[in-house]
Amino acid sequence: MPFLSYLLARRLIRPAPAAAAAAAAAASWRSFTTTEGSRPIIVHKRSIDILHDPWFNKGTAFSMTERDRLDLRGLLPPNVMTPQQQIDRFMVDLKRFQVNARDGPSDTNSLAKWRILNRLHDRNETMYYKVLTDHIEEYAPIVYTPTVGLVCQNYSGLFRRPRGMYFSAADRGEMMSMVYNWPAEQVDMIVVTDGSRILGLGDLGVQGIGIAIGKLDLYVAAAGINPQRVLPVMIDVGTNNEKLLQDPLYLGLQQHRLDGEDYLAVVDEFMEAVFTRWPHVIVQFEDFQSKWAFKLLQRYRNTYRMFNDDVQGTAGVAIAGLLGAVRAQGSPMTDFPKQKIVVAGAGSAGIGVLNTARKTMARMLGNTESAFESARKQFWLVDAKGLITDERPDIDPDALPFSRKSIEVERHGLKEGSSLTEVVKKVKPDVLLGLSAVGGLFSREVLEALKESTSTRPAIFPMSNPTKNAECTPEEAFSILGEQILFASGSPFNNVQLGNGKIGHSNQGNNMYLFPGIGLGTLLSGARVISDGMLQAAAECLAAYMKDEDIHNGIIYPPISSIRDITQEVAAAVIREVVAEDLAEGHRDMDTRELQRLDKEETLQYVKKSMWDPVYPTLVYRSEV
Ligand SMILES: NC(=O)C1=CN([C@@H]2O[C@H](COP(=O)(O)OP(=O)(O)OC[C@H]3O[C@@H](n4cnc5c(N)ncnc54)[C@H](O)[C@@H]3O)[C@@H](O)[C@H]2O)C=CC1
Ligand SMILES: CC(=O)C(=O)O
Ligand SMILES: [Mg+2]
Repeated sequence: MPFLSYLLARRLIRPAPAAAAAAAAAASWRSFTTTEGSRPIIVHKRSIDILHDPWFNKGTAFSMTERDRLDLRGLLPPNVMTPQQQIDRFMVDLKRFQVNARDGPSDTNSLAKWRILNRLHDRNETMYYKVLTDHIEEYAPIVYTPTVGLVCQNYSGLFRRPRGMYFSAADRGEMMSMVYNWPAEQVDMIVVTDGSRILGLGDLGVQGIGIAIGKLDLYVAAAGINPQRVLPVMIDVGTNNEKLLQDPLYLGLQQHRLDGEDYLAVVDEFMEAVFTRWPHVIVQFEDFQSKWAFKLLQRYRNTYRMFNDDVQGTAGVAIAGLLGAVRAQGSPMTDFPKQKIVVAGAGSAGIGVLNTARKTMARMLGNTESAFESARKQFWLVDAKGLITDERPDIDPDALPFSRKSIEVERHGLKEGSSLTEVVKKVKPDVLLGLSAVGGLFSREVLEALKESTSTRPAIFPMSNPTKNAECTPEEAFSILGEQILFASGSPFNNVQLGNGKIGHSNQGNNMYLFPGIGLGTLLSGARVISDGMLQAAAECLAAYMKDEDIHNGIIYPPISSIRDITQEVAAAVIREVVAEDLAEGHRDMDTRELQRLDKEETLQYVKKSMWDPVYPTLVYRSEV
């Protein structure tokens, strides 16, 4: 049986479509038509209730027959619009703010665009995701970094309709029943934060829910997760942000953060509640302060289907970029263990990258204990107090493996606490990576010092978010270091015109390239847990995605416009790893044995056909029995 028919027969593609209708729906991806003629969706509401339900609302695109069927006649303007006309009308409104909009907090336009998109999200999810998916490069910076940071900072003022769930310290003992207040019977993907470290903006308390919403927008747009099955969650254990504690308009618990066992008890209860109601859900931990990020990951990763995006997703994206940098030097990827890497920032992201980079090097060197030890010597870790060595009192246990021995650093003319500039001057690194959340940290002095790099193509990755926290801009990097460098920032920047028609490429090195595929691959394979091997497969897939020609031109990550395609590839790579590691429990009708039978191409087709498309379904009313 051809694979498509096989999937259709097993209802793996969409709610029980006829084959012809499914094919039509697939073809309509670009044109945003309705799926009239395909198997309808049964709804238990009608009239004004349908118009107020963003999951089913089509607004002016309800056909006359549907208006009759759902008691909508007279409740909408009489002119029936095509879905495309709807989008055209919406885009006129959105584009009013197009005039030279710049990212970042000084850009009032980005917030205005977010408001317009958010209002659409609230009234018509299908259309919202159609707009987002078709214009992802343009609007990812609005629903995600950098604008989402501004949104979180101003959340109390922007809050209109609630989205997602809030589990607070005041809900202890109630979560197991509260979780049933969520209207969806099925939830595939949860992104949860406790708001303690939102991007590089610090503790934003309950307002951090904006980041969970933004990440899930990318799950829908990039990974095709059904928006009815995503759930943003805020665990509100208080905030240590004094400004918010004093703010009478603050929406969260006005108390200091719980800590220690009290904190853990809240997060444990939340995990138990969501996995009880939805045993197959995947939980992505997002923007937890480093202090808890590692502990929670270790606590849950062998029991629940969860991962920490900042620790694990970021690491994979950074490794893919670093392997690209090696290729750009004209060397094989196996030369990665020769790279000297200076990392500024010893938090969840910096340490996450270092752990993965070290393991990757060790694997390339034969995966022995001595390979692991020798890989350690390639890294130099600098935090707010300078270079980290074994002389540091009260060293953070997560940073400990990367502290340099004093005897080693003395040989380089360095010492405990040496400044970033001194470290760069003496080490002459191939790579300078910033995960410090300190805007401008890669000052002129630091960049001048990097001129001594022993690499033919030094890599500069100011990965901190949002834009104002980037350690340097591409203009600064290219103007000081010249056209040969490789540049990747966490938030998007424009390319730089270098003169003579040459372009300095600004890559966006952001975990958005990986987390949607990691989540989708985990979902479609029904992996029991999320293993290191799955994360590695995802990173290798991203690294291999780039062609030599692009890499040589300084393009080390794909354009955001192809994120849906990359996500499919990453998800397929993850599924194959899940099967190889015997972690698969299957997904719906695709059981473990069938997953094992799929070859590479069939796995990719399975992923593609399982993704949700923003297309209006036909709605039919039935009263609830
Ligand atoms: N591009 C991406 O995909 C990602 C970017 N990030 C960004 O990374 C940044 C850090 O995140 P976390 O590690 O979770 O934060 P964190 O707050 O746990 O860690 C920040 C680290 O930077 C260090 N630091 C502060 N001032 C410094 C200075 N002057 N010089 C050197 N180091 C300094 C601190 O000592 C700390 O070790 C944030 O801005 C976040 O947005 C995080 C995850 C993914
Ligand atoms: C991108 C991301 O996850 C962060 O900046 O925290
Ligand atoms: Mg994050």
